[in-house]
Amino acid sequence: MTVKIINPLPKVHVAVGVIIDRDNRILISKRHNHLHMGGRWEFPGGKLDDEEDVQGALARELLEELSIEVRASAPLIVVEHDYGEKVVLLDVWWVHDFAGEPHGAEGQEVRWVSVEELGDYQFPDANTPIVEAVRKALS
Ligand SMILES: Nc1nc2c([nH]c(=O)n2[C@H]2C[C@H](O)[C@@H](COP(=O)(O)OP(=O)(O)OP(=O)(O)O)O2)c(=O)[nH]1
Ligand SMILES: [Mg+2]
Repeated sequence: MTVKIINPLPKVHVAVGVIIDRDNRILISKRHNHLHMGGRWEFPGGKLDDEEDVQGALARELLEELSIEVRASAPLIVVEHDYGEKVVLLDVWWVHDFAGEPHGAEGQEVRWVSVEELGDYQFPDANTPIVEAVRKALS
């Protein structure tokens, strides 16, 4: 008898932006306490809506969360991570041009940090390869 184990957890597809300014500072924001991974710092973004593509979700989420309009983006890394209660697929993009002044439009704290300062913040476990890729690209 062959037993095939199928992971019953749905995969959550998330568009994530690593927003970078002219001085190579990166924008991070703090997740509200009531959310999954609450209290940790993140790169802004969120789940794709039905029938939305990654670029569309990235633009929508950064407008909703930070009130900026994405002008230019480029792929950085794709990370799949199993949290046990859910599996996330983080589709991570550099955002190197945008219109507007980013602020925490949903009441969340946001900060511009240097690549050296990234290590001072606690990110969700899935973010380890993202932070590593950012460090590698900017060092
Ligand atoms: N945006 C973002 N999500 C991350 C990061 N790292 C990480 O594990 N995640 C996880 C946390 C969540 O389970 C999921 C993203 O969900 P989200 O809460 O941002 O989604 P959303 O903005 O669409 O929120 P909502 O409207 O459903 O409340 O991905 C990250 O750096 N940025
Ligand atoms: Mg979000």
